[in-house]
Amino acid sequence: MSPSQPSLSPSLAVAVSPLSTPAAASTSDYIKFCPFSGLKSVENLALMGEAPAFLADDLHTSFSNGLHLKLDEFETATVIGNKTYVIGGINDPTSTGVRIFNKSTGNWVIPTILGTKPKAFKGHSTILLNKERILIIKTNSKSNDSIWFFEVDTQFVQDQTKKFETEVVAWSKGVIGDAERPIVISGPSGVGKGTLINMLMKEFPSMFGFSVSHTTRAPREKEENGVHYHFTNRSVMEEEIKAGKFLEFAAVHGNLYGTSVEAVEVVADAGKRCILDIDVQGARSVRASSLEAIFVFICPPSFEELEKRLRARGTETEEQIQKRLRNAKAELEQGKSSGLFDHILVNDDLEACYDRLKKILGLDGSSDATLKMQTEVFDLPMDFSLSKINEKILINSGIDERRIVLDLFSMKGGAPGRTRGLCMYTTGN
Ligand SMILES: Nc1nc2c(ncn2[C@@H]2O[C@H](COP(=O)(O)OP(=O)(O)O)[C@@H](O)[C@H]2O)c(=O)[nH]1
Ligand SMILES: Nc1ncnc2c1ncn2[C@@H]1O[C@H](COP(=O)(O)OP(=O)(O)O)[C@@H](O)[C@H]1O
Repeated sequence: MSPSQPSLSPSLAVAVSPLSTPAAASTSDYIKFCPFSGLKSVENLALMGEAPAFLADDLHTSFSNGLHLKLDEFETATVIGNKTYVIGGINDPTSTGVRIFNKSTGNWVIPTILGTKPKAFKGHSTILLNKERILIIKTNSKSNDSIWFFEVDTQFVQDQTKKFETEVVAWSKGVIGDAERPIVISGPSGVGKGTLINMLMKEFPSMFGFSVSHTTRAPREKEENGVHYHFTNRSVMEEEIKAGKFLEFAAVHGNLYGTSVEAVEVVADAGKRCILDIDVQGARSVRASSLEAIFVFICPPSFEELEKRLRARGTETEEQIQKRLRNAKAELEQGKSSGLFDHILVNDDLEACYDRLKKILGLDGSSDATLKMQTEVFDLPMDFSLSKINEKILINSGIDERRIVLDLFSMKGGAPGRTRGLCMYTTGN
């Protein structure tokens, strides 16, 4: 450990970042609660972009926003403007609880928490990235489950705050590596979306993962629950939509269809590129989300051919076929003219269309093995301090002289869903 790095127990850390707004942690906060001898001057810390963390001897901490707080052993507090976010649980190292002190009202608020939360902490440390996000690193964890973002003012959180009319915050798990952009495939019923997706999944099994949607329509003969769809009923799905479980949803051909946040997350967690087979309304919602997908619209060579394929598939009743054909006209118009789609492919000859799709996705003959991501998984220590230099977070372990670096340079995405593109590596000291 470098002598200039203060050693501290992260479970006792009060993270106060120089990136906070002026109303938040002031210089005096840093001085007041710095019990370390030999600490760099406040000016130097600010210059280096480091976020000092402090031990308060009796766990009573005061902030320049007027809050005097007795933090529990397993809690951290982060100040952003008028708000202080206390994360962790009273007498419980595994708690992922959150409470917010709002200086303007003088009240504590228990927020609505969206997103998949971390399973449990065995201690954690926080650092403020900017006014939108707090970075949380779990101690004593595996590197592939150690990085979490607590979003407090991202676009998603702002939208949900309006919807819920309460204080809303959202978790987003950090994912090491850069599984490439998800792919949204849309097009009318019977055009060949499922066929093309199956071909991709078969040729590149470790590269692509299918986002399994929820639907209220009845399963077809060969469809399996949890594989092709999560089959559900309308009242359950409506409740889950209200609870914020879905990234997007739409009524299509008289049924509800939707992509749950979890459906996309499981694919990202497996380090795979997510494929979504969704209708045009769903594509529009995803476009407005943080998913940063590539949007592909599949067209039939003619309306007659579409009808022929739909009938030949033999999965729908005549009434359903008629409904799907009626809807196809509107879908084709919207798909071709909306500017929503990055690519429009005509599925005439199947092999030719599949080749064009692969080209769009940058799969020009590379083998699956070479496309697999390589990410080393290692253990994070029990104790560390965090500091920030530009886009890099330094995780300084006082015990094994190791320094772990988290590079946020290529960070993208966020709630709902994962925060991708992170890079984490170890260096000697
Ligand atoms: N918005 C949205 N549309 C979906 C979702 N899952 C499937 N769809 C769309 O719903 C439509 C009907 O799908 P399906 O009943 O499987 O019939 P198919 O189009 O004939 O394969 C298609 O346009 C799908 O792309 C979803 O999660 N969200
Ligand atoms: N290019 C093609 N030429 C002829 N038939 C096709 C082509 N692409 C798909 N099909 C067939 O058309 C039917 C509908 O395809 P499917 O993938 O189920 O469509 P979607 O998922 O878009 O509803 C299937 O029987 C499939 O085998």
